[in-house]
This record gives sequence, C-alpha cells and structure tokens, in this order.
Amino acid sequence: MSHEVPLLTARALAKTHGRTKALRDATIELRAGEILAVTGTSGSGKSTLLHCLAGIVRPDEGSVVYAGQRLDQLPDKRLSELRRTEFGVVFQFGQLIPELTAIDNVALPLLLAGVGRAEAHKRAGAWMERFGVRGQEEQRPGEMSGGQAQRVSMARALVTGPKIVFADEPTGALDSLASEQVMAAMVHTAREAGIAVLLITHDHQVAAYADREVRLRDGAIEDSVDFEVAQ
Ligand SMILES: Nc1ncnc2c1ncn2[C@@H]1O[C@H](COP(=O)(O)OP(=O)(O)OP(=O)(O)O)[C@@H](O)[C@H]1O
Repeated sequence: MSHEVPLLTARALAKTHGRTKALRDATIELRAGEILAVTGTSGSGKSTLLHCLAGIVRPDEGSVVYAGQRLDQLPDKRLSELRRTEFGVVFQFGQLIPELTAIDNVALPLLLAGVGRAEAHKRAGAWMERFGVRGQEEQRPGEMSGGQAQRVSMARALVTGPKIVFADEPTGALDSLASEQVMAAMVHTAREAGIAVLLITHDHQVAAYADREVRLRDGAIEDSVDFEVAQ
C-alpha cells in the first residue's frame, strides 16, 4: 500500500522545558493512512514531539501543518475543535473515566459532540466490537484487564472518525501477549478505516507493527526506516 500524501508535516520543531531542550530541529512527516512509529530512549523527546504534533502544546520554534493549516498558529478555540474532530489520542494508561461503564466511556466524545444517546451507544458498540471488547459494555475500567481497558480507550479514540490517532506508549503497561493483541487490533482497525497512526514506543517489537519507524535522539530525528513487509 502506498501512503504518499503528507497529512501532517512538522519542520524544525524546537521545544524547551525549563532548561531542558526536549526537541531541537525535529522534522517529521506523517502520510495519510500510514502507521508511523517514533522510537528513542527515555527522555529523547518522544512525548514532547507527539504533544506538538497533536496540537496539545505549541512548539517554541518551527511549524506544524495539518491538511494545509498551521496548527502552531491556530487560535486555541479552533485548535481544540480540530483536535476533537480530526485527532484521537491514546495514552499509556487509557485514562478512561473510572465511574463510567465501558460503553459510556466510548460514547462520551459523541455525546459531547451532540449526538443522541441511542445513536452514540450504537456507534460506540460497533467500535467496541471491532476492538474485540463486545460483551464488556457494562464493565467499569477497574473491572477490566489492562488489555481490555486499552482496547476500550482505542475504541473511544476512534469513535468520532478521526484522520489521525496519536498513541503514546499504548502498550507500555501491558504484558507481551496483551501488548501483541492490542497492537494487532489497533493496526488492523486503523488500516481498515484508513486512519493514520503516530505511535510512540520504546519497544522494537511494537514498532515492528508500523509501516515506518523514525528514531529520535536528543530531540532530533536521527534515522528513518521503511519496513518493506506489508502487514
Ligand atoms: N513538563 C515538563 N517539564 C520539565 N521537563 C520536561 C517536561 N516534559 C518533558 N521534560 C523533559 O524533556 C525531555 C524530553 O521528555 P519527553 O517526555 O518528551 O521524552 P520521552 O522520549 O517521551 O521520554 P519517556 O520515554 O521517558 O517518556 C526529558 O529530559 C524530560 O525530562
């Protein structure tokens, strides 16, 4: 499959936290529908890069262009609207709302967007099915395994039909079997839906699920590898 169209392009990003230069001159491109892994040692700037690309923080220098718009220059209101509609985010610990059932967690972004409850639950149920957690609808996050909770988080990230999912160490808290199952579900579903995934990981087995890997070192892109094997 070819993924030639750039969807998100960041050039020469720099970001300093206090006295730490988390990013310096980081240039990266995410193509439509591609699964891109960003790897690097702890502290190399992976999360900071994801936050800049997803419009969660603004870089000090450089540009982030998504679908022809400068994200780094968008007013806050436009930026949060765009994040809500175009981007999905998954973190290491799913960050599900503990008081809500799984189906309510998944349906929440739709409810917040004004979709009626019955329709929101119908769509949420379909995404739970795709992630293999149908049957867990009424469980609360504390009653699920880590792998199930991450699948629910992914269903929640995809329920609004984003163009890009940003996943920051989505399997970081899972054992290797659960990690493989969650990655396989994520990659399969993203490919089927044509969604691009920017996947942060320090685990090379997890990175191997991607089409391409870029390595960060001291806040800059060190290396880029294209995986030839189609998955
Ligand atoms: N909010 C912050 N305040 C101060 N320093 C920060 C902040 N966020 C990140 N840093 C520092 O910036 C550098 C890059 O951090 P970042 O979290 O982006 O790296 P990472 O590659 O994601 O690391 P890890 O794999 O450990 O999560 C580190 O030295 C970190 O300590």
